Amino acid sequence: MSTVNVTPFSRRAARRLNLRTLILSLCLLTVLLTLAISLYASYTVQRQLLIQTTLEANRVYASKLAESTNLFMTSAIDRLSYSAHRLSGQLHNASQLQDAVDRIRLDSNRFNSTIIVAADGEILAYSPQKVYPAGQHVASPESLAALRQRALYISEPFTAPSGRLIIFIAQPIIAADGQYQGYVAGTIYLQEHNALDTLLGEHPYKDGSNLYVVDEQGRLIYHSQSQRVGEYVERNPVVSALMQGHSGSQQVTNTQGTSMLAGFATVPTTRWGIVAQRPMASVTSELNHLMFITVRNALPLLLVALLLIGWLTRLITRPLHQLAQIAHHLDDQQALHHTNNVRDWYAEAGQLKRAMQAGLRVMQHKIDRLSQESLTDPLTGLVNRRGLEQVLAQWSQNQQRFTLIMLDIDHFKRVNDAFGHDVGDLVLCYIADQLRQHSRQEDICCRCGGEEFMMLLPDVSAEQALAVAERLRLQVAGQNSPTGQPVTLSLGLAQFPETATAVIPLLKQVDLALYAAKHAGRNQTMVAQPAP
Ligand SMILES: Nc1nc2c(ncn2[C@@H]2O[C@H](COP(=O)(O)OP(=O)(O)OP(=O)(O)O)[C@@H](O)[C@H]2O)c(=O)[nH]1
Repeated sequence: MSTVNVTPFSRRAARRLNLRTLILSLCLLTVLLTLAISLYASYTVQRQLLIQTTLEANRVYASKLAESTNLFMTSAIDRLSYSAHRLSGQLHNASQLQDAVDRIRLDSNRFNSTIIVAADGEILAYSPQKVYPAGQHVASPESLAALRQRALYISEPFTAPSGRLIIFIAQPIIAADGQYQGYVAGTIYLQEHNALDTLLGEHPYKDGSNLYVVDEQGRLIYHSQSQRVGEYVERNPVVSALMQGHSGSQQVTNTQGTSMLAGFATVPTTRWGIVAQRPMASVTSELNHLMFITVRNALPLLLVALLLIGWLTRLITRPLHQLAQIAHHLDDQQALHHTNNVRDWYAEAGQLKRAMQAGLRVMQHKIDRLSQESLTDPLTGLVNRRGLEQVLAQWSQNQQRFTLIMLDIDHFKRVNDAFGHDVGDLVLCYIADQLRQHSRQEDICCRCGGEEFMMLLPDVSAEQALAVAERLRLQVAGQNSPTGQPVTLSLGLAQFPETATAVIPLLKQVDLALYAAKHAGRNQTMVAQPAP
């Protein structure tokens, strides 16, 4: 006999992940990976786009400011030129000169101060008004250079005697006869509020973006952080490009070590360079914020998607899970019935279900047959002793009323001896047929062993049962058996629960009744006495 060791397999199976967990994990992994890849791709593209856009915006902005600055410088030069023309031949009238410098300074608001200097360097007028000792002469190298040049002169930034860092623009005053009479000049105080502030100070960004202007030498002449004015930044790659006369945009690490997205352009009149720039970090932080918002907005949808995946996974795995549960308990009598509750809504589940049902039916059929065989007497086809015991146990447990008839062929040994064992077998089969003919559908006919038989008649009175027994006895006694002669039967009859309330005493009492029938001469029926 073979046994099936189920336990180790079950333990191994229990240790494995189930299909639902696997599919869920797979879907979760797929969703998260897809999200991560999309976010990464989107981040990379957006970053590049943002960098390009910022570079281009700064380039355009720097060009615009260079144009504006150029215009400003051109008009400042023109204004000085116009004044120089008006002052030609008028340098003797001190109050008129004072009026002129005041007007140039206040009208245009381009200069922080204005000055008229004679050809020998004497200061003739100064605005804002200041009393100079008579005969005071200019002494700075830039002023002397302007006198020497006798033409338009734009200084580099320099520290004036007043201690201020200034730029100085001078136009020559030429008399009608062509004689050089001096110059009229305007100055811009680079480290104080000046016209460049008004022109350049309104940078549109509030995110660390800034703006600066360098001269030809790479020196800051304007910076949104005014304390840096005067600093040399020629090492900055953008400034180097400007000093070579280039315009454009590029990502650059400035002299402070900060990564910047810079646009730059030159001012033609002065050859100054203007740089508009935005820190790379502000672009990244803006992008990070954008990504955060994207993820935050995607989260509810992601949650809905995951719930949907969970629901679908449950729907897909449910039939397989149910079939697996049934497969765990194939020995359950209801296993086949349980498979009917499996909702095989897709093809593979349906195939599995039908395959399992077919297997279960074959198995059930085999079990039924084996069970039937184990409870059946092979010679007569009647229920055997084991089957009888099961029925008796069941009926007594259910308190089923019944009559038990025990019968035995008289002198059967003689039949065997006289006609042989085979004929004896035929006689046994013949008696079995007689039992069948005298029983109802609900009666149980049994061969207990040898030539001994029993009949169980449910729900019959003692009189009815006795009538059945007697009819049987008389029928058998009145016709030829396979031996060619009649055989006779001795019968005992007992009732449950009247004769005995338990199976063993009941069998004992009916056996005693049969023995009494034999003892009384055979071919008769005896009713058992109630158990003591
Ligand atoms: N042919 C055949 N004989 C069987 C079978 N089982 C038992 N027997 C025979 O049945 C006979 C029973 O004999 P006994 O127990 O002495 O009883 P009996 O001869 O019927 O006598 P009483 O019962 O006292 O009337 C024996 O000869 C057994 O060999 C069987 O399956 N086939």
